[in-house]
Amino acid sequence: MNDGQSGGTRGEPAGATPDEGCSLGGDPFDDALALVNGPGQPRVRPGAEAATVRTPYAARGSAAGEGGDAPYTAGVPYTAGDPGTPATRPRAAGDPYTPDDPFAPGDPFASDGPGVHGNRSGPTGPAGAEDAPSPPAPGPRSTPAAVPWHLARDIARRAVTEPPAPRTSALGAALGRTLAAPLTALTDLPSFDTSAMDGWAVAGPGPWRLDHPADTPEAGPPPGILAGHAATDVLLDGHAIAIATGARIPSGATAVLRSEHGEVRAPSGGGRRLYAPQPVPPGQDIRPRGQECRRGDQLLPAGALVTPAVLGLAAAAGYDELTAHPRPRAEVFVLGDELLDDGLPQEGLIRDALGPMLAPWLHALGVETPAARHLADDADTLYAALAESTADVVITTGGTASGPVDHVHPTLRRLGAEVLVDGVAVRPGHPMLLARLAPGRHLVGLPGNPLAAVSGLCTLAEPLLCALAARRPAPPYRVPLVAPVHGHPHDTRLVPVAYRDDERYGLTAAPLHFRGPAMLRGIAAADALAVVPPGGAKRGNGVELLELPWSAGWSAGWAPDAPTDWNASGER
Ligand SMILES: Nc1nc2c(c(=O)[nH]1)N[C@H]1C(S)=C(S)[C@@H](COP(=O)(O)OP(=O)(O)OC[C@H]3O[C@@H](n4cnc5c(N)ncnc54)[C@H](O)[C@@H]3O)O[C@H]1N2
Ligand code: MOO
Repeated sequence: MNDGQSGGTRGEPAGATPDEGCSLGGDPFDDALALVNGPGQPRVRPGAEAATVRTPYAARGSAAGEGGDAPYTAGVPYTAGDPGTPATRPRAAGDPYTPDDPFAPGDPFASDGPGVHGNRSGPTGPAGAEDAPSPPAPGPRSTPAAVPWHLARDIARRAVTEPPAPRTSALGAALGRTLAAPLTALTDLPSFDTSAMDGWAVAGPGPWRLDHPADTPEAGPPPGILAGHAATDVLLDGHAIAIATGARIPSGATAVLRSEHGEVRAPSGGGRRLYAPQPVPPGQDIRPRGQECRRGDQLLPAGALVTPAVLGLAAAAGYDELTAHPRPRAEVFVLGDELLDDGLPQEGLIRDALGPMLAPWLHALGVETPAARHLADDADTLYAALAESTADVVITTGGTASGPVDHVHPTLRRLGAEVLVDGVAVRPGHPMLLARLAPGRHLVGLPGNPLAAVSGLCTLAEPLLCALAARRPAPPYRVPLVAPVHGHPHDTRLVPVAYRDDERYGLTAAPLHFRGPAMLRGIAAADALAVVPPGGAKRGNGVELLELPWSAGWSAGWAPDAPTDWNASGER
């Protein structure tokens, strides 16, 4: 593997590589932002005065710029017009591709032959492990043209021509999957006229003579009609009967009078009478049968994500099972002999940050995956692992560059894989790649630098897995930045941001520090990744956001070994 010391800033002009995160000139954001970014330890650049480390806003100027992006000056409004930037895809300046045009030049899925980034002439499946060709040597190779970021996502999404066939499962097992057919009501909802309140079902105008349900004793407080009870006798005009919320309305009833609005009196002539302070309009507090839906109505279209609310609706509408697309199955291979699974980094060895991160990240995306496997930096080991895997998607980390032990490209050639994306015009993460190992089986190669790996996960793996799950892509949305972000001259930049609720501007995104390719500190505090177009974004510009799968509190709901009995787990 390469030594990774450079932090992936090759090819950027001086002064445009600010994102290693340690802003030496002072915190460029306000105090709220400092909270999400962490106060940190005052850092002193060699030769700098300690007193210059934290610069008050008023005194900030070029000092903060040393850390990279221009400072956010508290109290200075940004252009309120910019946040309204229409929610359209930003296009790279000079981007020759129209992502929506399936026959755009360079599109590896175009019908008229190989695209500039693809290799359609190669065989489509891996050779068997037995007749494995010998490993080509890793090392420097010619650099292919990087695919524009939005096009790379489109290619990944469209690499899946058909999601795996749907399966029928018990309701709960469908959580996080995608409906394969519309959810159609199996019953009217409600399926009978229902009382919306505790009180009395009344027939006609009051006052009313109070009845007892046929099956209750005369003595004691009348329980009335309870939820779940069978139909009772017809309620005659001028009569009322106690009723509970959710109980079936007796035929003849015209309304429900809430318990707090009625008064029961026992006149001397015997019996009990119910009085209302004002007239009760017909239909009051009755939920009529079919109010929400009629049997056969479409409640949700095919392709809807099965959320907890969908499970509830399906159960209410009479379903015991759902037919949904299976969760994609992924396998993660972490490459690198320098990686430790535990303990402190030592003697040039570092902790594996990607194994612990990727499996739960994939779970949050609704993907089934076992714990990541750490493979030695050895071409044959990688070849065997890829040839034997049956996962829909194999994700490798590291080994994408052209260092002496970067085996991913040579192994893909040896497997006869079809490379669909070989490098993306995005920072960090530009050496990421996507290949088709066999029909319906893909490989996403994530670069080894940890934030570059996150970038590859969000750029290539997420759209691919989303398409495999037959899930519709989330519509892009934009939020204004509270501070400017330098752009790369040609490439898109993905920048960790935290949401802020700005009193004046509503929801805004605050760029976080510590966003260098080898750093996870920024993304660990982030709600989303901002998609900063080539050339950068100014304060107040609306930028497209890629939300992290847990930032809305939603995880697609699959976790291996989740304890089902908390008492037994001994952790509570
Ligand atoms: N000559 C060139 N060298 C490099 C280029 C380039 O364009 N030309 N690009 C750089 C960029 S950008 C990146 S990103 C990396 C990608 O390299 P690899 O995918 O081959 O990854 P490695 O060399 O294996 O590792 C890079 C770096 O990341 C550390 N690493 C790897 N795996 C993990 C892990 N699981 N947990 C924590 N850290 C990990 C590794 O130790 C290295 O420091 O290539 C550049 N080089
Ligand atoms: O910077 Mo590399 O971008 O770490 O892909």
